[in-house]
Amino acid sequence: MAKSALLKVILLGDGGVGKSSLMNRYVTNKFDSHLFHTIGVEFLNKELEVDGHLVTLQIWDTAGQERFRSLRTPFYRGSDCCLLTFSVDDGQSFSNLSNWKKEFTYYADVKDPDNFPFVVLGNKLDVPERQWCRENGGHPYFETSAKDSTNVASVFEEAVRRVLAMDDRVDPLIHSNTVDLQRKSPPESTCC
Ligand SMILES: Nc1nc2c(ncn2[C@@H]2O[C@H](COP(=O)(O)OP(=O)(O)OP(=O)(O)O)[C@@H](O)[C@H]2O)c(=O)[nH]1
Ligand SMILES: [Mg+2]
Repeated sequence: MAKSALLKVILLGDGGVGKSSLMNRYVTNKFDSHLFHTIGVEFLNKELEVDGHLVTLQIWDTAGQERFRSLRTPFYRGSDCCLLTFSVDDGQSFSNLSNWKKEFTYYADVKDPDNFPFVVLGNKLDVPERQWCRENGGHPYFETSAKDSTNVASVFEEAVRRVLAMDDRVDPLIHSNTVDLQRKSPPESTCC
């Protein structure tokens, strides 16, 4: 069998987005729900075959916390691919991706960032309610696509359901300015 190529892949992203968990899941198929923050860098190897190519993947897991910046950046050089990681329940971790890309490009000395193989990874897809919704009154949450119509009707139906639920709780007289969903004729136009 042909000798497998060694590819260095590096995981970058904010502290806590799940870089170590992703590496551990992929290499050892284990998950720890109380993992400690990484200090510096660690790596694990995994052999795999992709489209007939035998590859030894050397996965480098880095510390995402800002205070460990000087410990991780010396290891960027020589990476063949960079996995920019965020967590879907943490909007800031997504906003920070451009900083991570900049940091990597600088310290890995990437000459042509537009043609470097970056892969973006949104982790914690299992989290049922996204953090902001949870912290701001438990609002229902939908992911939509206006282009392919995914969940679009569901959102508007849920909006109506929420209004109806309010009307059930509150005296209807207080709501004299709201639209009556039962009314047959449209409200009179007040346009000039
Ligand atoms: N629900 C859920 N929790 C996750 C997932 N991935 C990681 N976690 C949890 O999130 C926490 C942080 O995960 P880590 O893998 O340590 O995050 P990290 O990116 O390596 O963080 P640093 O080492 O500080 O850079 C841990 O308690 C994990 O158990 C996931 O996909 N879903
Ligand atoms: Mg880690």
